[in-house]
Amino acid sequence: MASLLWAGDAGAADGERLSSQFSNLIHPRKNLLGIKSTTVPNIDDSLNPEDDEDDVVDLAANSLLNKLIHQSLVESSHLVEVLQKDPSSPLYSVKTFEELRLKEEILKGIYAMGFNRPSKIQEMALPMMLAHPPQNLIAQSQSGTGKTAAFVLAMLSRVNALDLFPQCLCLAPTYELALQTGRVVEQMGKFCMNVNVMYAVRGNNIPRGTEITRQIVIGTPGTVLDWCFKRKLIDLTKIRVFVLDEADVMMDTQGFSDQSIRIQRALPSECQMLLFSATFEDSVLHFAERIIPDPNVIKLRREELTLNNIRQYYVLCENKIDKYQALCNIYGGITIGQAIIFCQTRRNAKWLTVEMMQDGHQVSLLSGELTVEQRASIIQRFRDGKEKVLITTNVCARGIDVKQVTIVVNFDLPINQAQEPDYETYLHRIGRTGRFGKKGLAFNMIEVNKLPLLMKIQDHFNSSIKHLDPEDMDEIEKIEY
Ligand SMILES: Nc1ncnc2c1ncn2[C@@H]1O[C@H](COP(=O)(O)OP(=O)(O)OP(=O)(O)O)[C@@H](O)[C@H]1O
Repeated sequence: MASLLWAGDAGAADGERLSSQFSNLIHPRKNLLGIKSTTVPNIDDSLNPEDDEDDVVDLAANSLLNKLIHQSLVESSHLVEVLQKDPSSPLYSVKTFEELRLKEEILKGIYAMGFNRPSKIQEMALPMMLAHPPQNLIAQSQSGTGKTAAFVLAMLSRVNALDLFPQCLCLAPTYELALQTGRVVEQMGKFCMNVNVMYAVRGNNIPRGTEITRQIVIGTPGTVLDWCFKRKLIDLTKIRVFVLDEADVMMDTQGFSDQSIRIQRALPSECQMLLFSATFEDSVLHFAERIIPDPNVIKLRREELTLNNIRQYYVLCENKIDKYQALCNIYGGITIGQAIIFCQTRRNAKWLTVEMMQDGHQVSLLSGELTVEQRASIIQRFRDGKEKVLITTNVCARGIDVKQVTIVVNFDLPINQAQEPDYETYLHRIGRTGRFGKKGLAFNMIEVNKLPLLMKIQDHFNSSIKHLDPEDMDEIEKIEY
């Protein structure tokens, strides 16, 4: 595999959305934590104006974070659901990569990556993706289940290394996500001689009239559109495989759906079209069906979050100092494996981190001002058990699995803009502890005036949240998990 072509200065990016984390990479903001070196990190506890605001969840950043932290497959116990465009045609699934009759060099690449057998979604998706004649596919499964590996395999299988023009086109929502996919092409295509990748992203200023000889182009919709129609760098009529990755994130970005549709319309009818998404709300499905003609549809349900295995408690407190004291008592009373503590604002998260560190706890702080790479590094350290406590805001509430967490603390209740309970966030915060049949514990630190909100949460989920007296050490010690 030859080198990747990257001619531009990403820092010169304008207009098109680069995720905020990428801009952080170019103009690094203050690094809150000395991530690499630290057991007791340096917290900059000076306050920024945004510290009192809720951390905003950025879908593209979360997708990237998921990619960075998923170094192995996320297993699922659910069955794959398949909806065939032609229900009478036989449905193939494979249990080994050999059954797919791949080119030798691709098989070598797969094994060099340490893959022994196809993942659950790959078992069904790969035979469809590699079929002759090519079939179109819409596939949805959560992050980490093997979608990227599957479509990279399809692209590599369909590329002709001797044809020196773009043959596979993959759209991604941001430069960083494009780069992650490019890395998989590079790894899996390690033994594919003379197959190369090119990035169509803002800042990669290829002069008009340049002949692109690389076979796989990965890019963001705006730049790809520009390269195809204005600069005439890519001839869409020669594309054999079109991949639209992260469709849910794409839809979240202004203009990307329309741009993607414009590109898709110019593709030849025999071009294979593949669309992937981690989530499948109705809007995503409608978009997918608009853009992918005659598709097969494959879905792998995600593991459902439940509060059934989780014992929930609440502690009534006057203020945050009181909450902290209660937390210390709980900490002193029960053996805590690993805990995640959620705060509503960065200000509270920072304050709590400093307090706990001063009391000698091994704590790390994950909040919105960190770059995605920094977040990934903190999550990895936490997973490795280097810190026992992770203090975070809502940036970490969705999607990110840390399996060994047994305790979740809501230092602040999740509340929405209307000052009502945010039920979904509550479920996502707490539901992570009781997964895979494990038991979990959740503590809610509640100011007296927030008690009605907690009661609403209890009613909403029809599950009991017990009162706990933080001074009653006997009672605390009885809590086992
Ligand atoms: N068949 C396989 N066997 C073992 N590991 C695999 C297999 N397929 C993929 N992986 C690995 O599992 C992880 C997740 O795979 P992949 O990135 O393809 O998932 P994804 O569904 O595309 O996730 P995301 O939506 O976050 O990109 C990666 O580290 C990848 O190398």
